[in-house]
Amino acid sequence: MKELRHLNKYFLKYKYKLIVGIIITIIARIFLLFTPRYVRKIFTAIEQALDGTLTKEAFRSELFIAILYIVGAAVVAGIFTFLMRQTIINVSRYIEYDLKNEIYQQYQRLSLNFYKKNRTGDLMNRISEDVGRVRMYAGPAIMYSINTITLFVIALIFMFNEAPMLTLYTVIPLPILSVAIYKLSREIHKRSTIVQEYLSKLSTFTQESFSGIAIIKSYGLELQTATNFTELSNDSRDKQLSLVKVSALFFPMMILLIGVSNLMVIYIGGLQYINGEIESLGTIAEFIIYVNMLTWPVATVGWVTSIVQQAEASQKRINEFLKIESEIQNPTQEPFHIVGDIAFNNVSFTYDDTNIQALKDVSFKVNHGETLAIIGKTGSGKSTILDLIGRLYDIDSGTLLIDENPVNLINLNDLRTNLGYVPQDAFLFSDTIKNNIKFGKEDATDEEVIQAAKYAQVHKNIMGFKNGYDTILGERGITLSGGQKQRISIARAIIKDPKILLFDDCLSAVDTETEEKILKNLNKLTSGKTTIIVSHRISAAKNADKIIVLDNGKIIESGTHETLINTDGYYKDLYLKQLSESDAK
Ligand SMILES: Nc1ncnc2c1ncn2[C@@H]1O[C@H](COP(=O)(O)OP(=O)(O)OP(=O)(O)O)[C@@H](O)[C@H]1O
Repeated sequence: MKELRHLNKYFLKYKYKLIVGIIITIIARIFLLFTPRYVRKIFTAIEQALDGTLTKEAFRSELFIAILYIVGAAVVAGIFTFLMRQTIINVSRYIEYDLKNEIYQQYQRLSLNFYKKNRTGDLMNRISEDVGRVRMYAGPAIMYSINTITLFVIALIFMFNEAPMLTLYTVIPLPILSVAIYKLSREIHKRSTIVQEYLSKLSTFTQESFSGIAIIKSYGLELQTATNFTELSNDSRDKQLSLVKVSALFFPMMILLIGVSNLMVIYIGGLQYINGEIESLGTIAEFIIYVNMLTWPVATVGWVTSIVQQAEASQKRINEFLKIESEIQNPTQEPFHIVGDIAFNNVSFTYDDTNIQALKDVSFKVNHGETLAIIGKTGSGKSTILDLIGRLYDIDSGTLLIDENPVNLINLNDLRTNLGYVPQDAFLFSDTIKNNIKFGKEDATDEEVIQAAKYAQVHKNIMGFKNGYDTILGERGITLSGGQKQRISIARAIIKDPKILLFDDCLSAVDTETEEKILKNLNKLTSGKTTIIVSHRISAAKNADKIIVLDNGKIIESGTHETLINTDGYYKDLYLKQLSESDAK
């Protein structure tokens, strides 16, 4: 229960609702227990009518009153049972909602390193399935526990008052039932976890197959994929069947144990009646109803124990994530007004998951209003430089200064709101084109959206779609070409009007003519802003104020386009190669 203590703050938050729920549960059970007592009264009345101690008239009225009580109590118990679910189960839904939000907010706080170390499926599981299991503890487990305790205590008091020996014999099989259900629930849980694993394997497989349907079709892999699917679904079916086998035992076992208890009541009760130890046959009838009433709550003791154990395990997994402190923390609430000077002094950085040293002693400076181009082979560390400026990771050594302040001492929110980052793989949400652009500035007007799209040279493409800026992208909408995605992603950064613009090879899928136009527009737009353009193309770098060339994490050349094409090295070779390629076209 140690891990589940995390939920105490939520129980405290909803304490009044819970207390009302508990009172309602107790009332509901008390009314439910009216029935057996009135059944006994009916039996006693019948006996008295038969031996003549009760007149026909009196018997009728006794019978009528008893039936009225039974019906009335059942109606009241029904209403309170409804209210009991409305209060306690509702509280568990509130707690589920709060916990999901708490986990989601923690996910958002955590750094990229966290996401690299944990699989997306695992993150999703903890926020959905694990929270679901914890909810079962916060709601049904608590409700059934109160239910069982109340029913048991009241029923036992009534029963002991009536016939103490008979009570003892009647309750003997109940703990056996409880233990048996507990064992069965554990087995059911074990098997259903395996079933769940197979279900998620199946859904991952189908999701990947449909996302990659173009590849499957073009390589003629339909048959092979279908065979793989069949194998997986055969395994899944076998696991389902093994689960069904165990869960099918649940009710027969309950019925068997109820039967045994009923037989004991009838046998022992019968003997006691013959010996005159109990006054009326009505007591036997009353006890049979008690046994049937108590069986389900007793069975739930086993079930609830297994729910609590599962919830404890799930909450442990949730707590593991909640306890993690983000490596990237906002160091201050002090506002920081960014101008845009960036300086790297002997910066080195190693990715701790792969141990790859992506940057080694890198030093350069870009003043506000200047444009820096970064050129280099793949894997040379270009994107890493941009990630470090946005503080997605912290540097290992050296200094990274923004306006002469170490980046890790600047207000993180101010830093990031002043950055316009266009990643290498443009990511667009399944939403309208307009909203995708407005992601950079939520309150942007339609005119601003159109202007940004024009600067990014994508306005004409957008107007070519039937629904224009309201065109839905993604799974339910249209699929854009790589170049179109990149340009929408550029428009998103432009509309933000940030102090620092970071373009990570984001014109790679655009033809050189469009690239030229976009760069010209950017020139106009970026006056006064610091711009860093990562590219494999000389055309994107040539107008920059400064160019650095990276190789294997080190700066191997730096200067302007003019100086670099006159110096033997990587830049000049690349320039000559790309020049001859464009001449050949
Ligand atoms: N998130 C990451 N985790 C671990 N290692 C990484 C990560 N990102 C990059 N690396 C490694 O760091 C090195 C530098 O990568 P980086 O992405 O900065 O290169 P790049 O010059 O931008 O390459 P490209 O031109 O292909 O985009 C590479 O060896 C890469 O494998």
